Amino acid sequence: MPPTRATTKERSAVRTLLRLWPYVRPVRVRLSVAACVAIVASCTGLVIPLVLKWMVDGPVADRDPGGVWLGALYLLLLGIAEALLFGLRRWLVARPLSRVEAGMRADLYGHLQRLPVAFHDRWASGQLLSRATTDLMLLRMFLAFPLTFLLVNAVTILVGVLIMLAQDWTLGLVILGPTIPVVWTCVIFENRYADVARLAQDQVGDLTTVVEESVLGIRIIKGFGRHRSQARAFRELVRTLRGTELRKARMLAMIWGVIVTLPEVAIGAALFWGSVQVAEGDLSAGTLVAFLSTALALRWPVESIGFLLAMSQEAATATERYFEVRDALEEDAGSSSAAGERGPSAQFPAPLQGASARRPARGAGNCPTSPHRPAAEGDPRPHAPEPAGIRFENVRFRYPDAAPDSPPTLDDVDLHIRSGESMALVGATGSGKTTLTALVPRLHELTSGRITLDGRDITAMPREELRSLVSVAFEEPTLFSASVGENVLMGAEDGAGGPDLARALAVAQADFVHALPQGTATQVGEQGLSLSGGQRQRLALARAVVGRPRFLVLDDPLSALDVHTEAAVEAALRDVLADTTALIVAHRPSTVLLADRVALLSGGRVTAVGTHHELLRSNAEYAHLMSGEDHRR
Ligand SMILES: Nc1ncnc2c1ncn2[C@@H]1O[C@H](COP(=O)(O)OP(=O)(O)OP(=O)(O)O)[C@@H](O)[C@H]1O
Repeated sequence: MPPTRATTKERSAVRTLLRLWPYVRPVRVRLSVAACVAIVASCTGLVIPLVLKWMVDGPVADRDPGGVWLGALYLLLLGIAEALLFGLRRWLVARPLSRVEAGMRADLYGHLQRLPVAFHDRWASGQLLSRATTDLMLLRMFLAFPLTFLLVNAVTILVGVLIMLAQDWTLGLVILGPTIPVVWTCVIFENRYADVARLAQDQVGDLTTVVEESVLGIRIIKGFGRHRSQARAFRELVRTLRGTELRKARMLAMIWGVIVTLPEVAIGAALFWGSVQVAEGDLSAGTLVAFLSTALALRWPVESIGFLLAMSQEAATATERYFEVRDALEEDAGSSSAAGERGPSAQFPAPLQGASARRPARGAGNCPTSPHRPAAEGDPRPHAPEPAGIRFENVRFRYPDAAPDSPPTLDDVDLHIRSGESMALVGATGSGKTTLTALVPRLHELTSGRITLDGRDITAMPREELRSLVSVAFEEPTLFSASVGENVLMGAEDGAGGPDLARALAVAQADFVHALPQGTATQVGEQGLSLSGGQRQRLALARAVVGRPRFLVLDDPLSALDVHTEAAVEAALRDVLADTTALIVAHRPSTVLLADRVALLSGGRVTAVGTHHELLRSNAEYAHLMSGEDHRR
């Protein structure tokens, strides 16, 4: 869910829509030309009543058939010109506007990739999906129609009114009578419609989330026979959305009623008054025909204002929703000073800001023991060299959306994994193991403390470099709609090929790949759901090791394997672990035995470090956990 449902009360639709300017700027010339073409086309339509006046007062009154045919030809040519000009306008805007939409969509996607994990933890995927699809479509439609036609219609109405006043100013004043109530209705409508439009678009986002969750969780829904209750919940959301859409329709009907009825009444009054004048000989029949034809030609420009305003409001809401995501701050590319200024907590509204908001900027320059900082002149203290390997120093972490008074998930964690060493991380469920591993590749930002890799503070490294040094495999393996080979090679530098893939698959004991219909070229389907849990886990492990990472972080990577496969993977993994520094979350003694030492995480702190056998002997909690019994504090 988005952090808050923005109220549209105070926002100005125009100011919001102006944010589209950077995207519209490159196509402004085409849009302007298209608008000019539409104005000419629309005004061409207003010439038709003048030709009618000429025909009625001239050839028709004089009973001149040649003149009538000539008038008809003029009318035909004007009609064709109007149609061709409107066609030209469509042609002019179609291509550039689809480019604007595609550009905005690509920028949104790129931005989503760069936003921190904390952002994605907080936002429902359906809300993001609806912004990338429905909202952008609304924006393209706004740029194609309301943006141009509000201008075109305004010019057409102005020119038409001037023509009518020139024909007969008293009749013109009769037609202008409803202007004030119509404008007043439009202003009221604008304000009310904005709120309902926002509500409807947010509800579409909620609906998208439910559909997405139901599709992804279809096995659970079926397995637990929950399809009826899911369908009921979905119907409820659909009913709510339908209610909101009906409110929109009622508002549109109201404004449409006012905008159509009042001008029609005015035209009727003008017809009556004009007929009286013609009967009394004060007005020519041709002038009355021209006047009424002009008034009728203005019906569409006036009537369409209602839905053009509605579309503009929806576009303003879509722009607001689009920029809510675009305004969320991205992960900084590297240095900690930037992290200090733009830490993830800064992007969320106040209730979400935790201790990280107060975290001072850290970095190589701020770190007293950093090897990258030359010793201050005159500082007599010798600087101890930073230890190699992975080092956690006074690490404290609280999730940005955790209650402010809740204890931090990790507190005062001090741990050193020596270079080339493998450290198993053991702890009860919920003790913070996954959280600790996610801090190494900076999927979350520390609240305080620091982590160094071979002596370098991770916040001082460019993220790209950090993530090329650290490979991760999570307990819940995620695969993408791509081939097996592409999924695995995602973990390697560009240019890695067949031999790397074969080696990684061998380490992960993923021989099953060769039995797939197209071997490593087999598409794994959405989320890899066509594979078993253990198969997916092995591919995720292969992806983690394929790039021969300097640091390896594995979150219980063998949990879904049978004992024989697990033993085979462990045997192959030992060779990989010999060349890397690894942190491995483990629940079972067999996985723990892969590691040189074990750290016990308890209540968010590292409470013991030693070999498996040492801890078994000396630490009751560890012995408890390894005995297979659930340890509860
Ligand atoms: N995104 C999040 N926002 C807020 N709290 C979270 C988030 N993710 C995890 N937590 C909380 O942090 C604590 C530690 O979770 P974590 O997943 O690190 O535990 P774990 O030791 O890996 O557990 P397990 O062994 O079950 O995988 C839990 O209390 C959990 O509820």
